[in-house]
Amino acid sequence: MKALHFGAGNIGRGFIGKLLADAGIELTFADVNQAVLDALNARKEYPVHVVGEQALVEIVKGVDAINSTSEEVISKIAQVDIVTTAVGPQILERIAPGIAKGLAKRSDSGNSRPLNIIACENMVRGTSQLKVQVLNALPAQYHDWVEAHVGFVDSAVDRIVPPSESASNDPLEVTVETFSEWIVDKTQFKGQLPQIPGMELTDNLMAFVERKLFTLNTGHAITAYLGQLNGHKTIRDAILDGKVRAIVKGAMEESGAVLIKRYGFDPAKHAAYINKILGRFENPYLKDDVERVGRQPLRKLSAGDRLIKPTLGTLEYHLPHPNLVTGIAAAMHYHSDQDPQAQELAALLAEKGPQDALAQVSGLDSKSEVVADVVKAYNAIK
Ligand SMILES: NC(=O)c1ccc[n+]([C@@H]2O[C@H](COP(=O)([O-])OP(=O)(O)OC[C@H]3O[C@@H](n4cnc5c(N)ncnc54)[C@H](O)[C@@H]3O)[C@@H](O)[C@H]2O)c1
Ligand SMILES: O=P(O)(O)OC[C@@H](O)[C@@H](O)[C@H](O)[C@H](O)CO
Repeated sequence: MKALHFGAGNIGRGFIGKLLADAGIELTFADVNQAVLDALNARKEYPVHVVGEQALVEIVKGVDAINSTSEEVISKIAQVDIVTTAVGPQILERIAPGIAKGLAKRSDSGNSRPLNIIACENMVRGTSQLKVQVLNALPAQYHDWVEAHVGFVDSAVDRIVPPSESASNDPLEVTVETFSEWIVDKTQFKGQLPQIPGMELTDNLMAFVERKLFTLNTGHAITAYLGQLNGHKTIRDAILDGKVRAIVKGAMEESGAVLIKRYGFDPAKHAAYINKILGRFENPYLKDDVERVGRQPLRKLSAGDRLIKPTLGTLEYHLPHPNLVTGIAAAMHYHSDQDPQAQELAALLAEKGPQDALAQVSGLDSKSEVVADVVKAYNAIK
């Protein structure tokens, strides 16, 4: 079996690529970072530091790499059995045209073996969104063939992988937590279901996607935003601050109440899930900066993402949301010199004020009570 994985970054090398290679799949990474591409091709292997009570180094072997913008991507897609991505939600539309060309070549060359494509991004049904972008870039004459031969499989992916603090400046070294979870929608595969240790199959993906994104990522983002406001540099320092922790936990519980109503989760098990996540944020073996976790605040404040979607759920079920409101207000204060979205958000707030800026970014009604509550919290933080 052969695989092409877009994005040899933290989660690409530290989780998805590792699982594929460990399963004996012939793996090629596609990326745009020349230093990483050169190192992968020179060494064909890289170290993964799994940190926890007992640290260990696992070597991922037998991999190579190609430039994601090269013609080689097209030939690879014509041949491989599985394509995965971990590039970031905003990059999917950039790789879609290359995938479309590869599918056309695959069809033209008569390769009718099933191909499955799995986006492993922090998005609700990211692969389905990629499918729309691929079909938009693909001439209509290929669409029926794609429907018959290509599975677009949605997934939920969970492992905290900050940039490595390599003492050796190794561009390939990656440091990961012990925990990992990759859940895929088994109803969307074409051909036989692949057996990849560490990849779990479900026919109830939405519950798992929302549980992960609207618990871990909701809490993580609020930890980052409140952490920065309280002068903390890392997620661990932020979550060990009692004031921050109480709001983060409260927000995860508010979001959890929505998930329990929507998916019928067991409340005691969900409370344990939240506590386990708080423990993961505290991990003393990882150095995860609030700037990584808070990155791209416009994406995180958008309608379907980790702050607004759970809040909309509380409105739907008439549930309380004061901690989510504080978290949204904290996100609006996020600043970073390195992050274009943070600059854009600051400029929008300066131009329009918090009420209209929030409405524009989140899709919430500018006259709604929840927007008024967030503006009040935003001004109080000021
Ligand atoms: N790091 C985590 O803890 C974690 C956990 C779960 C999910 N995710 C998700 O995984 C995705 C990637 O996150 P990450 O933390 O690994 O980011 P990252 O920045 O470490 O990795 C992204 C990689 O994509 C590459 N890239 C950029 N443009 C590309 C292109 N056009 N073609 C191919 N590669 C390209 C970058 O060079 C980089 O190597 C995001 O959607 C993120 O939400 C991350
Ligand atoms: O990758 P983002 O920017 O969507 O979110 C930042 C972190 O919350 C995220 O990368 C987590 O570390 C990850 O989702 C853990 O599974």
